[in-house]
Formats: sequence, C-alpha cells, structure tokens
Amino acid sequence: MEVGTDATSPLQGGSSSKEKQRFKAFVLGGPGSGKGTQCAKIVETYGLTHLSAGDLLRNEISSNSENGSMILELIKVGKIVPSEVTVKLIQNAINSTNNHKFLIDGFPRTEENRLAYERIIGEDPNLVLFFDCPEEVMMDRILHRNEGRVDDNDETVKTRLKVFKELSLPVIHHYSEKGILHTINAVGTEDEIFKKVRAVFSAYEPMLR
Ligand SMILES: Nc1ncnc2c1ncn2[C@@H]1O[C@H](COP(=O)(O)OP(=O)(O)OP(=O)(O)O)[C@@H](O)[C@H]1O
Ligand SMILES: O=c1ccn([C@@H]2O[C@H](COP(=O)(O)O)[C@@H](O)[C@H]2O)c(=O)[nH]1
Ligand SMILES: [Mg+2]
Repeated sequence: MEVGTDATSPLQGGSSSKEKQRFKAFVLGGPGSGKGTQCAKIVETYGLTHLSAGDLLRNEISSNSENGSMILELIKVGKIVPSEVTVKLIQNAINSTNNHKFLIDGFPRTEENRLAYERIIGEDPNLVLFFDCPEEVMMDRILHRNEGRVDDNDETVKTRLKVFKELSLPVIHHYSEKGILHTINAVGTEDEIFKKVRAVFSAYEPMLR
C-alpha cells in the first residue's frame, strides 16, 4: 500500500540531562496486521510500556465506566470512539507510569484523533511504525484470532477495513510527510517481521536506555 516516503534516519536524542527524554512510538496498521503481536516483542526486547488504544477502550467497557456502553456500541460496528475519550485514556495511562518510553498501538486512527492528541498531549512521536498488510491476510488473521472480540466478525471487519482505508491512511501519509514513518511489510512469520522491527528500533537505542 503506497502512502509516501519513509524516514531515512532517526531523530538524534539521548539522555544528556538528568531527566530521561520521553520516547514515543505510534504503531499503526490495519485490523489484524499484527500490531499487538509485534508490540509484545518490542516490549520484551526494549522495555517500552505498551498502550493499546483498543485495550484501553475495552477496559472502559469491562469496568462499566461512564462511557462504557457508548464505546461498546461503536466498537461492535467498527466505528471510531470520540477523540477526547481516547486521548484522555492515553494521557491517564502515560501519567500513571514512571517509564519514559511508550508504544502507542492503534492510535491515532483518524486525522481528528491526531489533532486532538496534538492539542491535549502535544508531543509528536519519535517514530511511527506502519505494518503494511494485504486485506485478505488481515481478514484471515482476524477470523482465526479466537479471542472472543465482539468486532472480530465478517461484517464488522469489513467496516474496520473501510475505516482504515478512508480515515487511517491519511494519518499514515501525514507521518510519511513528516519523515518519521517506517513501513514494514507485515507478511511473513512473526519472527521475520520482528527482525525488520528490530532494524528500525536499533537506530533509536540511545533514546531507549
Ligand atoms: N506474522 C503473523 N503470521 C501469522 N499470524 C499472525 C502474525 N502476526 C500476528 N498474527 C495473528 O494474527 C492475529 C491478529 O494479530 P494482532 O492481534 O497482533 O493484530 P492487530 O494489528 O493488533 O489487530 P487489531 O487491530 O484487530 O487489534 C492474531 O491471532 C495473531 O496471533
Ligand atoms: O484509537 C482508537 C482505537 C480503537 N478504537 C476502536 O476500538 C476498536 C478496536 O481497536 P483495536 O486497535 O483493533 O484493538 C476499533 O475498531 C475502534 O472501534 C477507536 O475508536 N479509537
Ligand atoms: Mg491489536
């Protein structure tokens, strides 16, 4: 899926001051492209805190929070939850850990999400990973996931794929234009894909200590 050009070299960083600089990577890709699977491997190797926007929203449903039923109705049909709700959950999660390095998985989903994040939290990510995966592979992976997700059914997956193409690809294009996008071909075994992920992260190692 052609969305633009990729980053050629990482931003320089490091922790010369006493306070470690915050490091954030956004992890984007269509439904079932393998974001969560690769995030688990990144966490294990580099010690980042994994914040999956979808998991944060599902936690709101299972804890019967004020917004829980509204979130459930949107997730069931594959639609996007209002930006302020998701950004606040991400902000609270960031503020509730001492770690300085984060993986934000499955967010921002739309240009409106991105702008809300910039308005409320305000720091651009250091890098953006995009798992580029053919639709038929994503569909097959989701329909075999067997985790009992309310949105892992044929009809909702079709909507999620449509939402991804129409609303999420422009976000990916934005980060390509900014020169911080790293596109990874998400077809192959988990280990083959992680090898490519490591090649990206190794260039940022000074910031990940
Ligand atoms: N490289 C791979 N090869 C085969 N199956 C994979 C691969 N990576 C992940 N999977 C499987 O595909 C399914 C979807 O993967 P995962 O949950 O990581 O995707 P995701 O991008 O987080 O999806 P979603 O956006 O729906 O949360 C899971 O069952 C996972 O075990
Ligand atoms: O920023 C976000 C992230 C997710 N959603 C909703 O949750 C589901 C599932 O997300 P996964 O990342 O696949 O776990 C997604 O289809 C949306 O309905 C959201 O609204 N905003
Ligand atoms: Mg996921």
